[in-house]
Amino acid sequence: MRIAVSSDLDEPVARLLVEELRRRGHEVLPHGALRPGADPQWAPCSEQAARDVADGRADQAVVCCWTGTGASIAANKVPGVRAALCADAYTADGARRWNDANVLALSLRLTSGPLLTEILDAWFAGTPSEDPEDRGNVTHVERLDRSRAAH
Ligand SMILES: O=C(CO)[C@H](O)[C@H](O)COP(=O)(O)O
Repeated sequence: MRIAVSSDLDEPVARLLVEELRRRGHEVLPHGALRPGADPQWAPCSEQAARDVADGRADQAVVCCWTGTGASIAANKVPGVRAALCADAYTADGARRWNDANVLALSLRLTSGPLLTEILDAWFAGTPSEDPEDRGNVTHVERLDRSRAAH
């Protein structure tokens, strides 16, 4: 898959994330501190990674900042993006399964190397639920996107 990755900080775990995604065979589109010369602020670099997904340049994105909160907030402002801040594998699995999340947000502070591997394993193994209630919730979120765009 093509995965957009952003981080405002050049932290070891952000570099490990890029390495790990490439090791798994993904093409990485880097943003922020991961791309020399790019804007490293958390709001613009998270937006750029999210727009890669919304505009079809990437299949999914992983957005990172120290807490993960700013990155997830900025990414979720891009219509079509469902970003989920995940601190463990269970949450990552649920985000794919129940939320059909297409952007994974990570805290650079909380995510150790082993935890990163567990979260990525769960994220990439997870598939969106076909249960009508779950689909209904995702459809509702998509409607929220459209109503926001109309105002
Ligand atoms: O977590 C974050 C935003 O949600 C940022 O990574 C954090 O604000 C960066 O701070 P600084 O530039 O002072 O290191």
